[in-house]
Amino acid sequence: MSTTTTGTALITGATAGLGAAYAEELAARGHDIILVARDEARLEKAAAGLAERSGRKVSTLSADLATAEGIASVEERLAGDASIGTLVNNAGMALLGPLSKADPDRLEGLITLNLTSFTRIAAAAAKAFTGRGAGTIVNISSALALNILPVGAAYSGTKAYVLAFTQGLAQEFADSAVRVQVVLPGALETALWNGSGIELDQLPKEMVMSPQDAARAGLAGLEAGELVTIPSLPEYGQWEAYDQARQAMRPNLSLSRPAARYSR
Ligand SMILES: NC(=O)C1=CN([C@@H]2O[C@H](COP(=O)(O)OP(=O)(O)OC[C@H]3O[C@@H](n4cnc5c(N)ncnc54)[C@H](OP(=O)(O)O)[C@@H]3O)[C@@H](O)[C@H]2O)C=CC1
Ligand SMILES: N[C@@H](C=O)C(=O)O
Repeated sequence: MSTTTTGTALITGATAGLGAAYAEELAARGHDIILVARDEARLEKAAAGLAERSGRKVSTLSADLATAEGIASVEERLAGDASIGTLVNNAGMALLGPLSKADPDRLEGLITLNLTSFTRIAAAAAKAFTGRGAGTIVNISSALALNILPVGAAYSGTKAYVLAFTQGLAQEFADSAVRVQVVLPGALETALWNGSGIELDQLPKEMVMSPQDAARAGLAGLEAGELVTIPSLPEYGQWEAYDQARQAMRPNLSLSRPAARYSR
């Protein structure tokens, strides 16, 4: 059974790290590929190599997703290219360290790429796939959406947004042929850590997964029908218990009277 709908897969942040691993895996599964990143030379080199290895049609879209123009170019491609049936909404950055010491402009850049760009591209895919009657949206969150650290408040916030956003999107598309998935990788061996505030070599090697393994796990979770895929988590029941506890609170999260503990 195909892991995703047939057609072309558009992957953001696709010339290195997790995005490049997804491109390799999806091409190997028979998808044509659109690689999105900023550096045109690296895009062309990545596309030529992937096309050679996979025999698939691989095209490129140079776009800085931290800019309105870059985001718009991906929105337009999703709207205009009916061959696109899969989006891997992957591009993101990390900024780790105390908020009190954070550079406000870098914080804004984190929000723009991890939230604004992510959301607009997901919305463009949602609209396009609804119009086409099918599609698959894979949103990349992080284990740090759940593992909240004192040095990752803003980053974890952006990734917790991606998790909740996708859980909401799944409800919107519950009775449709548009499938959504959110993937929460743990630490990956990629360049994202460079200048993030924590260097990769500060982490125990047993904590760090290859982006290739993470992409393969993500697609296996998609094929298994998981809405939430956590590549490292040995027992999926732990996630299920956590989310069931979350859902058990729902009837009592909005009542006309404050809880007794808050009433004088
Ligand atoms: N690395 C990790 O430990 C983990 C990462 N994640 C998440 O996985 C996703 C991918 O991370 P990872 O692979 O590590 O990241 P990388 O930094 O390794 O990804 C780099 C890729 O993204 C592209 N890119 C970077 N900035 C932009 C931009 N502004 N516009 C367009 N493309 C851009 C780069 O190309 P170019 O420079 O040419 O633009 C390149 O293709 C992110 O959302 C991240 O939060 C989740 C958990 C763990
Ligand atoms: N991107 C990594 C940390 O910065 C992660 O999500 O674990």
